[in-house]
Amino acid sequence: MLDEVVVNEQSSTDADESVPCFQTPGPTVTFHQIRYRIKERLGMFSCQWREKDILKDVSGIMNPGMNAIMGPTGSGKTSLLDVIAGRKDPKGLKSGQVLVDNTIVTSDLRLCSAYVVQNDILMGTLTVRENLAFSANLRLSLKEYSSSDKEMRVNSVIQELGLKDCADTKIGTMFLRGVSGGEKKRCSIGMELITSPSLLFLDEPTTGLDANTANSIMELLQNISKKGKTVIFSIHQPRYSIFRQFDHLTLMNKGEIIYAGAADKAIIYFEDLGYKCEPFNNPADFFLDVTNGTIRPHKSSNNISEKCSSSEEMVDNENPLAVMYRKSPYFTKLKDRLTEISDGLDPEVTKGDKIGYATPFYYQLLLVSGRTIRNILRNPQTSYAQLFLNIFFGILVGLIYYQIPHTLPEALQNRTGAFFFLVINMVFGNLSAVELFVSERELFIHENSSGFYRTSAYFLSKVFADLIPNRILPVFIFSAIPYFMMGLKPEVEAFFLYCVTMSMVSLSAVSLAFLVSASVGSFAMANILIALPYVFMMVFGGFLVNLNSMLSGLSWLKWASIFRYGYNALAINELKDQVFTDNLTRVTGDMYLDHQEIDRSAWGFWENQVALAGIMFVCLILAYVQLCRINRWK
Ligand SMILES: Nc1ncnc2c1ncn2[C@@H]1O[C@H](COP(=O)(O)OP(=O)(O)OP(=O)(O)O)[C@@H](O)[C@H]1O
Repeated sequence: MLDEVVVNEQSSTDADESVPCFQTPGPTVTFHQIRYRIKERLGMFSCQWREKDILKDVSGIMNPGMNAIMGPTGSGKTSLLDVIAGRKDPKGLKSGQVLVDNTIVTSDLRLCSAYVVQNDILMGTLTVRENLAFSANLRLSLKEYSSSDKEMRVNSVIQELGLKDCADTKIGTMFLRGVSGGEKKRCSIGMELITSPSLLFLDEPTTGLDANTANSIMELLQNISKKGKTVIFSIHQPRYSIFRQFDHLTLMNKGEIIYAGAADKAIIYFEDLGYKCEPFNNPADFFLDVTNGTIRPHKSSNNISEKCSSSEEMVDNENPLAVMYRKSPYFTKLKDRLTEISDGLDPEVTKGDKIGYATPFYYQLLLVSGRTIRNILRNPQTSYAQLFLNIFFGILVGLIYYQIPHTLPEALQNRTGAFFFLVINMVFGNLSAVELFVSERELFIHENSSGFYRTSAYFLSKVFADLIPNRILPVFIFSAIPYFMMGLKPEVEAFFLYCVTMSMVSLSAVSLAFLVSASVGSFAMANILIALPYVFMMVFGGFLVNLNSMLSGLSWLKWASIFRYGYNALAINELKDQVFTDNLTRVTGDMYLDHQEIDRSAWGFWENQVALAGIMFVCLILAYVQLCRINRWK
């Protein structure tokens, strides 16, 4: 399905409302008096919170071209980028608004703009081409683009980004060496360029790359910007060859702007304030030294301390560089332009178009399921281990309980013991399911927030592509081996009901694992949280302790025990209507079931299946809710 790709060069501006907005030419982005506040807990266990402004009344204009946001670490460059791109939690936005081509945008902008995250988030088992095709298939409208159109688009992005040599190389995972860091970054950029966006955001695109690779990435961005696109990026400390590619520079310090204007005018601005850039110094290093206070202003009538001290109201703790910037002609000009834009806003048309997904639900489901299956096939260790474990335990159980006789006491003891053992294996054999959402959490958050697919499509794709091949098929293998080795009821119906019970036990255990997996962000937490209910359910399974003798306050827990339902169903299926003999005694299976207070009627059997199905559905629904609740904001 992934290969069923991509696209022509036609613009999609005339598409329906679900097509990404702000297509060529690049828009002008303006932001007005952005104040962004976060809440920090005072101590790990403290109930008190402290509020901190990480962006303080920040305003600016970014036109088509290369727009850099620079500043020392912690200065707020990523926060500013994220607020503009609609990636930061809107709850923290205390004032201000972002406009794209004079249209107020909300956080929905993230669904239609291109955002390249700092740590490349790609599917490691897919090749560069497959990743690009995945993006193209999901983010280009089905109505507008045919498969061959999309394929053309993928090829042209590969060509444009210089990815031809590694197009069919896998990205790489922890266990698989893949493309280089620079190629990965190019691929991440390509994932966004595939929609031919006119507005591109990048968070520190050169981080982790060597100087040459960083340079070539920035040249690539410059080429994109030369085509009229608006490229906005945060960057920490670029070398000179990179710096000189910037058209516009926004310098941040402690959440405030200390300079915003043409990049090549910044040195003159700071020299005017009394700072001197050494002849061979890199301007980017010079600006960071100025903001860090490493370089002091020279004594002159123009210098900053004099300007600040002569200014009327310099409040304590105010950043003198930010104060000076607000007094500069750059800021005055900016303010005038922003006022002009605000005055020209028509309140009736200030909200951007409603933004939706480019492809329908069924198509997203198909593509994400296809990718999941491809990922499983290319990374089959877990599936092989699961299969091997099932066969191994199947044979082991078969050998331990080999051809159980019909004579007492073995007949009953071994049968009930085997059932409990089988259920334990079925439940604990699914522990690996807790990794499902944890391992792909970052990828899911990025793709879902970028408008690749709906949460429901992703969730169902996991259910279909993981639950069925990984959790039902191996169960049949595991179930069949010991059934015949143990010599249980030689009836087709009994074998079928036994397999159904084992599958239901497996599915409900996996669903619980899915719920835990969707609720936490780390393997360690997931393992702790899944072990707890499994062990409790085992204790309340009815085999290890007599449930009738328990404290009434605790015995209700038996109603939530997968073990109890699985064990009861297996026991009814096998023991009902069977006769077991000793030299002198004759015991029927029905007598044993009655003694254990297990309802052996037809409904008695099926109510266990219904209960297991209930646990499965409740857990799956809650897992979906948890996926929807995952914090997608940065
Ligand atoms: N969601 C958040 N919760 C708590 N603190 C936050 C949050 N977002 C940002 N901050 C804080 O705001 C400040 C600015 O962060 P930001 O990531 O924007 O800085 P930066 O300039 O991009 O730094 P770096 O170059 O190190 O990435 C930092 O002190 C950071 O800890």
